[in-house]
Amino acid sequence: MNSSLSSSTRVTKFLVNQVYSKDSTDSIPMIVKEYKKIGEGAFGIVVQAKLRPYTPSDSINNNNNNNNDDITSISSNNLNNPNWYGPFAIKRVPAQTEYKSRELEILRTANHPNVIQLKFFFNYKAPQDNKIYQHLVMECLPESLQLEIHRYTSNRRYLPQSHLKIYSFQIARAMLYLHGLDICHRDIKPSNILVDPSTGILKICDFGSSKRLESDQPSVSYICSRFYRAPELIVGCQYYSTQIDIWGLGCVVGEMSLGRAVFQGQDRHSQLKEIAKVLGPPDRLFIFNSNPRYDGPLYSTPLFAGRVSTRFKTIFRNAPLELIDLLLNILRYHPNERFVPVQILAHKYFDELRGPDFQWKPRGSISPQYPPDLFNFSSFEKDLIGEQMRYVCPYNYH
Ligand SMILES: Nc1ncnc2c1ncn2[C@@H]1O[C@H](COP(=O)(O)OP(=O)(O)OP(=O)(O)O)[C@@H](O)[C@H]1O
Repeated sequence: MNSSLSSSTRVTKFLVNQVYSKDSTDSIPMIVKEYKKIGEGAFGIVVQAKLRPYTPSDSINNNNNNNNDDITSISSNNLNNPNWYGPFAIKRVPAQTEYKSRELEILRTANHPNVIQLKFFFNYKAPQDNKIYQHLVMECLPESLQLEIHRYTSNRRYLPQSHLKIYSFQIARAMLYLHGLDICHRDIKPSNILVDPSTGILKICDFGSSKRLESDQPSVSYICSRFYRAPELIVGCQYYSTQIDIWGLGCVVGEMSLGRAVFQGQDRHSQLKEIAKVLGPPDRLFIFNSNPRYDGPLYSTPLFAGRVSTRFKTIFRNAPLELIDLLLNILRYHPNERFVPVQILAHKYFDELRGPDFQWKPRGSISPQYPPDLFNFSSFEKDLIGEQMRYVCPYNYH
């Protein structure tokens, strides 16, 4: 396998003897054809690829790079079909020898329209360094939300409210589902949210930091990317809840409105200061509940005059009042005061989505179209939503 694949470089094709599909314990041999690098993270790379079952007529050299290979775009669920499946995104990370991969375990469990879907997985020894890499073969989306926000800001524009609503609703829906399973993503940020700007579909990816949280069990506080870290993590809380993801969600929604990250601290402590510039000083009970041993700066002197709601209106100057209200209920120091996913979904900011015949215009399109189905809740989600269903769903869904 070639680790230096880049957007325009060669196709790499190799045989993997044991490829597992998401739900199966049986494996089959498959040929993997990687042809474009689409992402890179701290631990590995993500490449676009196609797969097909190995057939006895195949003769393949494991290191065979074939530039002129004709890739047919066939998507099929039939594993006996000798045509290519895909395109997929394959995330390649060094295989964990001492622990089970949490990312794999969580991706195998998850099944939700707003969570990236795992299709196959396998381990493979890279010929160039003889190390074993875990490969997670996932559905592929065209863009990250980070890039989508950048496309607007680089043209001195802001994401239209209809886009913000469609995307924010789907993030909250993913949170409802994951938190319902006690899965905390722990790295919510725009580059870990994938979108298809032509359909409005959004999916959360990168479960490399995720964990199923158990109450009474400590977890490390040094997770989550700085701009999106909940205040309790900044002060060193180890008994946090899935509400740290809700802080991240608030930061992402705020960033879609603002066109840049809301809290841009240069280091851990200045991150708390940036938050205090918007929310006011953190109160002592919050610090004590989060980490009684915290001995860093408290920023107890107000850094602005006036009410927090006025401050939000000044900062999020493009936001309608309903969005300001939603952000005021999400970006709160105390995790228990932050809205939970069902409250976000039921908020009046999303009423337009529930209206009859709501349509939006994707970027670059002149004709309005319907958004993806936002309300096709599973029975698991319906149970989680409970009584709030009448606020979350449009009339005709009852
Ligand atoms: N299924 C996918 N479809 C399309 N692009 C993807 C997919 N999965 C990941 N990517 C792209 O690859 C990038 C890196 O993926 P991912 O975040 O999972 O890797 P990572 O090594 O955990 O990264 P990080 O160090 O930033 O957390 C993403 O930001 C995204 O742009």
